[in-house]
Parts: sequence; structure tokens; C-alpha cells
Amino acid sequence: MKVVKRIDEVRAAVRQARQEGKRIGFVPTMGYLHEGHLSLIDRAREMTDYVVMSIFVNPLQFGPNEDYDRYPRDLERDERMARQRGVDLLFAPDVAEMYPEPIKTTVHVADLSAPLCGASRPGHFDGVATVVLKLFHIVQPDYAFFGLKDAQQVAVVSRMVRDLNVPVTIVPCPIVREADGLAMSSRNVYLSPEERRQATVLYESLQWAKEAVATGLRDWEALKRGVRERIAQKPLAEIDYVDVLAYPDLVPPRGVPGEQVLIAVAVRFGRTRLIDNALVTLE
Ligand SMILES: Nc1ncnc2c1ncn2[C@@H]1O[C@H](COP(=O)(O)OP(=O)(O)OP(=O)(O)O)[C@@H](O)[C@H]1O
Ligand SMILES: CC(C)(CO)[C@@H](O)C(=O)[O-]
Ligand code: BAL
Repeated sequence: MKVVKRIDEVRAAVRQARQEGKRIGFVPTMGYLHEGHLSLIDRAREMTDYVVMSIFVNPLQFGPNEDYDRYPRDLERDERMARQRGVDLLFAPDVAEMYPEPIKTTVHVADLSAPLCGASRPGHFDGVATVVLKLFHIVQPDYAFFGLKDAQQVAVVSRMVRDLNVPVTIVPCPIVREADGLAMSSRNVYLSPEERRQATVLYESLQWAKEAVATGLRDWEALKRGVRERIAQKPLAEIDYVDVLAYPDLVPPRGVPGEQVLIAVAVRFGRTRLIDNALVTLE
């Protein structure tokens, strides 16, 4: 595995791989890798011949009172894990390489950026869309792999790619969970042992909601209430949002057969904000 910090080094390595006839796969991350990230590498290796991973904690997508400064970072460990899992090129730029001057051009994906995490983190998805488009232009991948743990991010990035004719195929990948159901996340390391125990309520309440929809519940307010009540039973949990929206348009569901419905939650435990979701296709 080659590790590079500069954009021109990425371009040279990818040009070479392409000349060798290889299909390019791309896995963008913010690092502090776990099995969720590594599952994206596995998928990329199945579908492509040359896997590029980026590790960049993007300041543009963090609000002023969020955890940019304390976001967990360990590049040495990440390098080891990425190499072991079969990444070909690891791109780990610093902020000055990605943003050499204050950025004047940003990407805003209307409507899809507004609800859910967009409402609690104003400007977040503009920061995500902007850095992802920059990374796509730097790497020029054929396929890019994103986890459905960030289902809204998948919707935003897919729409950006469609609207702006970016020549890349977005591959959404399933959520990887701990044995007790908690979705893997770099932020899980912030949790105290007691918070970690109570955090399983996200998955448990989503499982209940999935089951309720499968057995015919179509009253979305009642569904949200049920999820909220379950989460509220945990004393350390503070709900940010519980929402039910059609996917990927993120509008109120019509409740018709074949429609995909996203049940999404964000919950704070102390200073740690966790997200999780379930996608169900209506019968
Ligand atoms: N548990 C998971 N299962 C599948 N994909 C995941 C999982 N966690 C993260 N990903 C995906 O990995 C990519 C990089 O995400 P990121 O580096 O933000 O990791 P993260 O663990 O989600 O961090 P955080 O939860 O702190 O935002 C994204 O496409 C994200 O959806
Ligand atoms: C896609 C991404 C790497 C952009 O910074 C980030 O939002 C993430 O890790 O999901
Ligand atoms: N996984 C989304 C990155 C963030 O929380 O900023």
C-alpha cells in the first residue's frame, strides 16, 4: 500500500493504475477505522481492481460547537489496518492541502440536506458535498463506497452526482454492527461504560419499529412515538431527533407498497451524538 499526502501524488498513482486497465474504487473516510470502514474496503475490492481510501477529518462539515478538535485520530493504526485489508493507495492530506485558501465555492444539495442531521447540524451537508466532490475530482474513481449508517449522506451524495453529471457510481453498503447491535462508529470510543450499555437502545428501538411496520403500522406519528418512548427509558439518552421519511427523497412517506421508508434516530449520550437508522420496503 502506498501512502500519500499530496493531491498530485494521488493523481499520478491513479493515472498509472488506469493505464494498467484497472477499475478504480474509492472509500472516503474520516479515519479512526473500524469494521464498518473495513467492510467498505471489502466491497471495493470485490468490485474494482485498485482501491483508494482517503482519511481526512473535514473541518468544513463540523459546526463551531462540534467535535472537530477532539475527533479521534490515529493515522499509524489506520495505515496498518488499511494495508492489512488490501487498500492500494491511502490518501491522508492535511487541511492546507485540501483547503490552501479560504474556500469560496461550495455545493448545496437542496431539500435533501435540510431534514434529520441537516437540521441539527446546519451546513453539515454542504461541507460533506463540497469535500466529496473535491475528492471525486482528485481521485476520479469509477465506483465510490458509502455506508448506509449515514443514509442521508448517501442520498445527498447520490443526488449531487446525478445533478452534476459526476462520472462515478455510488455503492451504498450495509451497516456493520457490534455483537449487541450498536452501529459501529468512530465516536463510540467517547462513550463511558454505562453510556455504552444504554446505547444499544438505538438498535433495539429501530428493531421494534421495523417489526411494527412489517406487521402493518402506517401511522408514522405513532411509530415515532413508539421509538421515542423506548429511547426515553434510558436515563442517559437525550433524543436529538426521531424521524420517518421516504427514502431517498426524504419527504413524508405516502405509505404505498414498494416505497422505501427510512426510520432515523440521533441520540446524545453526554457529549456524544450517535446516529442509526433502519430502511424498510413497504409491502
Ligand atoms: N457501522 C458502519 N457500517 C457501515 N459503514 C459505516 C459504518 N460506520 C461508518 N461507515 C461508513 O464509513 C464511511 C466513513 O465514515 P466516518 O469516517 O464518518 O466513520 P464513522 O465511524 O461513521 O464516524 P462517526 O460515526 O464518528 O461519524 C462513511 O461512508 C460511513 O457511512
Ligand atoms: C464522506 C466523508 C468522508 C466526507 O468527509 C464523511 O462525511 C464520512 O466519513 O462519512
Ligand atoms: N459520518 C459523517 C461524518 C460526520 O459525522 O461529520
